[in-house]
Amino acid sequence: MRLVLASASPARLATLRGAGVTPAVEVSGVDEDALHAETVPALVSALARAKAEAVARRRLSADGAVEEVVIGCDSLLELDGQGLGKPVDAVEAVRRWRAMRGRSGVLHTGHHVIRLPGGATRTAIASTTVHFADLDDAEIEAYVATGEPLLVAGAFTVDGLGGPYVTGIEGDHHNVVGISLPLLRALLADLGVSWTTLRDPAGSD
Ligand SMILES: Nc1nc2c(ncn2[C@H]2C[C@H](O)[C@@H](COP(=O)(O)OP(=O)(O)OP(=O)(O)O)O2)c(=O)[nH]1
Repeated sequence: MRLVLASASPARLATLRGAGVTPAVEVSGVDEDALHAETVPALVSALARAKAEAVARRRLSADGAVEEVVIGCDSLLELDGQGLGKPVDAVEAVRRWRAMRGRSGVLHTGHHVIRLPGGATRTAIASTTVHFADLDDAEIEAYVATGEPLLVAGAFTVDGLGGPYVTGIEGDHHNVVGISLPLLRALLADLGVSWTTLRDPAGSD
């Protein structure tokens, strides 16, 4: 059984490969600004579904007979009731860090899985509380100047240059990076797909 990652995220791909699964990658092309929802969890769920469905539709029309599972994800940091994706520019990244330093937010990642060719789906959200260090203005400016905060939801990474600025988390680490492996395993099992059948053959690079 093949896994198809409906995402351009290098972090999601690296997380899956680190767990021994090399998915096919097909970027959804979904316009994330086109979707709205009442709550942050509802929004990440809707966006994950839109990404997975866009790719599943293309895969079915290209070769409807292939047995594969499509996974779409979307991550947002919830802070003060707002869903924060990637900052639009350095000014916004600095403003965000000045608001979140010394505080906590919740990183929600929506997961939507579609089993082809039948189209059976499962969807779920994983949420991880993230505690941020109390950076001073100079540290914020220096971190934003690396450019990393502009590339990631919430303007921080837990596993990259932002590592020193995350003092702790409650919940799944990989969920913060962009895809929850235990949740994905459970969703796949619910669709009758065993995680071990997705793993790369022993000895593959
Ligand atoms: N390495 C790393 N990446 C993170 C972290 N937090 C968020 N990200 C990345 C993962 C995703 O690439 C991105 C979240 O944005 P999206 O969910 O919209 O995904 P993205 O636009 O990257 O790709 P996609 O829309 O799925 O094609 O931020 C982190 O702690 N570490």
